[in-house]
This record gives sequence, C-alpha cells and structure tokens, in this order.
Amino acid sequence: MTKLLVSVRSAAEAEAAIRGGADWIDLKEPDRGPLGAVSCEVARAIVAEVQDRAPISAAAGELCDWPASDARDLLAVPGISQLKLGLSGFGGRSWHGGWLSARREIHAAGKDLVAVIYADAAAAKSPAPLEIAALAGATGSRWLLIDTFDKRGGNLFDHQSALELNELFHFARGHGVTTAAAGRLTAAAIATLPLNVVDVVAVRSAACGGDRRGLVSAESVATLRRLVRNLAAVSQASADDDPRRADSLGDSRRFREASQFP
Ligand SMILES: O=C[C@H](O)COP(=O)(O)O
Repeated sequence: MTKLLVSVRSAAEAEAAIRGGADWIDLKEPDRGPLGAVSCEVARAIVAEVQDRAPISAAAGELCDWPASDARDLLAVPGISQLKLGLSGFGGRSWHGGWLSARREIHAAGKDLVAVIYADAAAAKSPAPLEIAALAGATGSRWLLIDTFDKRGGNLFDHQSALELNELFHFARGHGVTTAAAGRLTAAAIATLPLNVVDVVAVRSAACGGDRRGLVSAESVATLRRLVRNLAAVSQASADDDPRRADSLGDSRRFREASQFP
C-alpha cells in the first residue's frame, strides 16, 4: 500500500503529522531550500518525539555543498534511516563518483542515501531524470525520490507527465528501488499520480494547507492520508482486474534503450 510521508521542521509538527496518520516522517527546513536540512538539535528533538512510531528520513541539502555542509552533523543522529542529497548544479558535469562516495560515507554511518531527481532539471541545472534513475538502478540504490527544485510555483506535473513518471518508476521498481513522488503535490496532483508504481507520496506544502513555510496540521495530514489510502485501494483493485495493464505501461522500447547505464 502506498505510504504518506510528511516533511516536518519541528517536534510539534512531527507530533501533528503522526496524529494525522503520517506513515513516514521526513526532516526538512523549508527556509533552507528544496532539500534544506534541519539542525542537529532539531533532528534529535524530532527523533525523540517520534520514537518508533514511524521511519524517519532527512533532507541534507545538495551534493555540491555536502563536503563542507553542516548537514553532515545528521550522520551522527541515531533514528534517521535515509538522507537525501539533491544534484543541483551537476547537469552536464560528472557526478557519479561524488554521489557514490557520499553514499559510501552515509552507509558507513548506518544510513541510506536517497537518489533525488529534480523534475525541473533545467531550473536546478541537475542531471536528467532518466540518468539518475539509471544510476540508482545500476548501483543497487534502495530509494528514488522525484521532487521539484523551484518551490515558488507549479507542481511535479508542470515538469513531468504521469506517463513519464510511470515509465521512470516502473523502471526503478524493476531494479528493486523503492519510489517516492513529491513536488508541491495538491490533492488533485496526488489523484493524477500513477500509484501502481509509487511507494511513497511525499508532501509538505499540502500538509501545511498550501504554504510550505506554514505549519503542518493533523487535519490536513488526515485528509491526505485518506486520499492516498482510497486512491491506492482503487489502483490496486484495477491492477488485480487486469495485471497486464500495470506491466505494459512502463514497457516502451524507447525508455528501456535510453535507460541503459553505460
Ligand atoms: O519530501 C517531500 C517534500 O518535503 C515535499 O515538499 P512540498 O510538498 O512542499 O513540495
């Protein structure tokens, strides 16, 4: 069943998200960019609040800043299982080596690195979505997130069609990668997601009533959770009715050829 992840910036928000039924808590400071990291103190307070009630991931900024970033302090925070690093600035530049080395370092701290695709790759100057999915698939990554870099307007579907997302995630799941979709997802955008290939729906803005710098509310989270559960049940029922449908959607030759990792 597709899970609902909620990004929070404080222990109080984490409590509200859990009360609303969030399956997953993600730590993120929205004032510090699309993948802004919370401080180590805030991270420890949130982990203490959540205890074992949900898995916890954390945004850790951009790979280009990682070597000197204060987000590195999150490596020492127990209870966080995944870190997310964006690839802004690496479009047209070599990034595989730096990403793999950050992943080794994060693994050594007992955590996983999430491969992050920015759907608005041109604005982020990041590598193309398929390139990131291909590296994640070829190197045994367990997690792939698609999100948006520019949070000022629009949502995921201003940059990526549902069919493209279906192909991308179908490919990733075929390589054993768990998939997460984000990017200022509204209820209408969530209803457009190809939930047959989305393991995690990730939100902040919608959980704050639309303004990601606002406050996460238990009521908004509960509404989103009901929506995700209902849509996932419908998606599951239609896959059960016609199991070939889900498989065929991501099986275009163009996609398979383009996704060959060198
Ligand atoms: O990881 C998910 C993000 O926090 C989504 O944030 P957003 O809904 O404001 O784009």
